[in-house]
Amino acid sequence: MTPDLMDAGAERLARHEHDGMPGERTESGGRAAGYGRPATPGEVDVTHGRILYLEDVSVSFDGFKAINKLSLDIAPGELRCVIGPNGAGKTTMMDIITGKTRPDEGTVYFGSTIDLLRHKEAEIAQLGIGRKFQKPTVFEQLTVFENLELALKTDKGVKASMLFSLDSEQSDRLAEVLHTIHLADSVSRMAGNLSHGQKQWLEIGMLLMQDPKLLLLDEPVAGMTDEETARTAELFLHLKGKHSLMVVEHDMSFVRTISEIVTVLCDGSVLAQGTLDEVQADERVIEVYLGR
Ligand SMILES: Nc1ncnc2c1ncn2[C@@H]1O[C@H](COP(=O)(O)OP(=O)(O)OP(=O)(O)O)[C@@H](O)[C@H]1O
Repeated sequence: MTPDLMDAGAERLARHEHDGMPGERTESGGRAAGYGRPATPGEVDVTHGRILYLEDVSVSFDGFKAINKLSLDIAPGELRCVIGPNGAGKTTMMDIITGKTRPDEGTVYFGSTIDLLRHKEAEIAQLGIGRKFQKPTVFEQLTVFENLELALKTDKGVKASMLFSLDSEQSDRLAEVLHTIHLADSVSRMAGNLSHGQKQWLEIGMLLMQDPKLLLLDEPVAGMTDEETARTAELFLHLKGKHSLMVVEHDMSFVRTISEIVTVLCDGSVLAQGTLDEVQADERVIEVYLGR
């Protein structure tokens, strides 16, 4: 994070503490939420009001700039929606945050101290950034319970996994996650027999077992029924605050239900940002995306 931004964040934090006014927008439009907690070892330092911060990030593939001086930031506990036309760079942005793609230039920070560009993909997951791809990737031959249990074992070796059993804290977490993802009644069902929406929720539950601080979700409601979509909206609204979420989605009615701030990406950078009403009224957004 640049010194300027850190100073600006610290000033804003001091103002909030003085005014007792949480919920102001960040410079890039994000909603600042509950970030006044001092950092302790092992936690992400969000004392400057950012859980994720990208500045001037660019990446080219064979000379084509898929991400072009992209800057954005997300406040702790925020639920940010990202929309934009096909090829805008949404997936590539998530690839950069999660360490799958290395940018050619730019800054990517998790909190104010963790330089994500210094970490490998697996380390970034362990730092507390969970990613959900569009297609569900649950273990179809295992039960809902076993899938969730397995999510706790991913960083263990084969032998440790075989001897693994849940401690009481993990059992409590599993029960809580089951409830959160609306699958408490399906704990013994094979994942392969779940509906598409339920599989998506199960995969989100597997991420939640790791208690991620930031969740990146790529088109989570694609292919869901209206009822499943509505329940997913409830789920995300339940998760925000405790977790920070970045949701890429084309379904505008879903975005309307869950969004506070919407970022519109186009040609690898931010074209517009604001409430859904604000970006929907923006001529540039209508031209490149909504007016299609
Ligand atoms: N590994 C790669 N090699 C070459 N080009 C790539 C690569 N990854 C992405 N691109 C190109 O970068 C651009 C951005 O792609 P990206 O998948 O990030 O867009 P998107 O906004 O996620 O689109 P969609 O909404 O269709 O998923 C596209 O033109 C894509 O073809």
